[in-house]
Amino acid sequence: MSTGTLFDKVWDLHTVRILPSGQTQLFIGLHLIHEVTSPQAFAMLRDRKLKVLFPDRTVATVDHIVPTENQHRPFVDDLAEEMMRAIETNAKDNNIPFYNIGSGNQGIVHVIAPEQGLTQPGMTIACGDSHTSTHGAFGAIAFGIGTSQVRDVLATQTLALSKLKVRKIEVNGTLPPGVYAKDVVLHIIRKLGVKGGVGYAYEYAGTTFEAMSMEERMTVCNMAIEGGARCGYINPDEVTFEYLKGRDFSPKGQDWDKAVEWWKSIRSDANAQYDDVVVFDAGEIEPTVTWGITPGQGIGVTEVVPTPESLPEGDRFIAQEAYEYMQLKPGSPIMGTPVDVCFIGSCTNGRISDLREAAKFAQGRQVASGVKAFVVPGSERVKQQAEAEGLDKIFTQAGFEWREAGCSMCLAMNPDKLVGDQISASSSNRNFKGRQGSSTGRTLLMSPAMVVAAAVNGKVSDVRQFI
Ligand SMILES: CC(C)[C@H](C(=O)O)[C@@H](O)C(=O)O
Ligand code: SF4
Repeated sequence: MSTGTLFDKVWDLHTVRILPSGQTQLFIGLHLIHEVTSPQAFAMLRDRKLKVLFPDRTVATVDHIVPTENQHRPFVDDLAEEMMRAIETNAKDNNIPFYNIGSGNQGIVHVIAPEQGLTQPGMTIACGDSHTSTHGAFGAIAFGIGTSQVRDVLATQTLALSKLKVRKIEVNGTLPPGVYAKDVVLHIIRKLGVKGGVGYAYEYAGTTFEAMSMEERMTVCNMAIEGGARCGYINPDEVTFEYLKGRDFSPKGQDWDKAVEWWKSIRSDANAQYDDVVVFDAGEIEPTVTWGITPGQGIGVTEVVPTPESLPEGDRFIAQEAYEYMQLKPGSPIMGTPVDVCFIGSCTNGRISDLREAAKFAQGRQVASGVKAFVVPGSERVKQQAEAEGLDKIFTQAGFEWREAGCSMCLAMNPDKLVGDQISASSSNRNFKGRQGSSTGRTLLMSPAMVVAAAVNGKVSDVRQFI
């Protein structure tokens, strides 16, 4: 009887050889590329007169620099235009499928690959982007890589890597109303720390994840990296197969049945050995908001900003830095903190189910005066689907702006930026200093439903008041 984890099985199946260094040369089934981390990699290939080895295992899109309002070419921002031209040329010259703006398939790389069925269980997936962990929601081993590794994958379709340990994170029970996948992952990072996962792959297991949709699972795996784990995954099940069935790149006919059989075989065995196991109870999770400058600095919305004394000693230094930067007082409630900007979008929470849930709370309500609120769909498909359902109307009637697909104010490499020390309620995944386009801008991470509550009240609020 086999006794492995999904991680071990997929790793072993993709091992080309063990290198003299002790590292594994790992075959990469799917390589996703975007405009920010690929230009130098292609330049290095050109310098060495190398070709892309498997263009059909490579998929390109643009997301980070894409303007969400005026998309006329050339872009107003010269650097954005330059990056755009580079990926257009590199994709064309190397016969790489490229989902450009207006193709109907463009969007954030971690949104478009799953929605097209490119992401499948048992695959190894790499992308020059830390949130590649998202794809682990399907039971793939997916991780972010640096630009020199992008070069390696383009040239060889392999990577030299050290094997990770596996920590099983079990969450059991039903999520209380108003508590979402985002709250679960913020809670996990709060408890295990932003560095807790270094050296580990996180396997998310238990009845809470089993009950989640694929999109909710993606939200959780997306933020594995924020907890320090290079990849996070969930064993594929009927929910996974149901999601994949009929997608553009999903296997068809007999191939489908064979694939499902194989996907089932790579799941972690009941008696698999883990390097560590932690268990949480879903019932103890509240709608969560970050108050600081790392995604681990989160609290329940009814809690107060922690005092230094209430924190483990190792967390106090960064807490001091956070109080100052965020202009928040230890011991004061997070609820009621006024917000200037409300952003719904990103590869964490810019999918159709996120927009549906946000629209439920926006319907019939109004964004508070003085608050700028906007919704950026994660992909052109998400945008189109949302419009077919009339969600755009709900948002605009409530006073939100409705934009084109892209990363937008998640990291503000496009024109959507905070100004000065504005504070935003954001459905994205990082609250680092200066993350949203202003070196003094402040970010409070939360679920899309909580962003709507903040937008309507003009301050951090408990979405459960609207239920
Ligand atoms: C630009 C890219 C390299 C970066 C990442 O790796 O994650 C970005 O997507 C981010 O979210 O900070
Ligand atoms: S949406 Fe944000 S986190 Fe996701 S890839 Fe884009 S910039 Fe990175």
